[in-house]
Amino acid sequence: MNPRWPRRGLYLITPDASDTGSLLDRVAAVLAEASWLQYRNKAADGALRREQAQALLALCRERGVPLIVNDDAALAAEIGADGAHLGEDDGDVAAARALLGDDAILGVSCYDSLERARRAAAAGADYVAFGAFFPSRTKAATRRATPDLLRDSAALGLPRVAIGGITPDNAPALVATGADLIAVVGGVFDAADPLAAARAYRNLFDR
Ligand SMILES: Cc1ncc(COP(=O)(O)OP(=O)(O)O)c(N)n1
Ligand SMILES: Cc1ncsc1CCOP(=O)(O)O
Ligand SMILES: [Mg+2]
Repeated sequence: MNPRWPRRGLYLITPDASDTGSLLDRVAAVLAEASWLQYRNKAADGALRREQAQALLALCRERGVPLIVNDDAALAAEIGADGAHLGEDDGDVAAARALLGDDAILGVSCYDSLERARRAAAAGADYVAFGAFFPSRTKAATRRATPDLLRDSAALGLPRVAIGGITPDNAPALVATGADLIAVVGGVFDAADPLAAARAYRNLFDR
């Protein structure tokens, strides 16, 4: 992972959106508060995913925020994004590293498993993500992470991401236990005031 990227803060994840213009407007309004942006759209076909990822990459370049593509290391490589996030069904971590190169941010979902985090680190992940910590309206997660995972994974020496139903109210305890990045969809994009919500997460970190 390129050392110029921050290693703490708000890790903003896009909501499923079919209209690219409106997605860009919603992201642009809050991007100043984000350390990283992930493009995630579970409802789009390949053509729309490429269009949206490219449009978000242009915005991220203007703002100096890295763009990480969910699920799809090949798309990340094709458009020259800054990284990819892989879950258990999204391909091999070492193969993604070989495709994307050493500079890329490569993240891996570890759910509720420290053992999976150890394996991800050994395979070349730049960060490990645990979750869901709380019930999420964005994704019905079957596995529940607990704060001890954040504590116990400190020895890996990688940024630890917490995800799943995280609000400005429940986030401080996770940061206190060791979360380096708080990954959020609904807590920002479903908020009555998305910018104020994004600021509330960002203010948990001194950058
Ligand atoms: C930062 C971060 N953590 C976890 C996930 C979830 O990945 P995955 O389990 O592959 O599920 P989907 O997001 O693909 O539905 C993530 N995307 N980002
Ligand atoms: C992708 C993902 N993986 C576990 S929970 C989740 C969704 C996170 O979204 P929200 O912040 O709205 O709960
Ligand atoms: Mg996935």
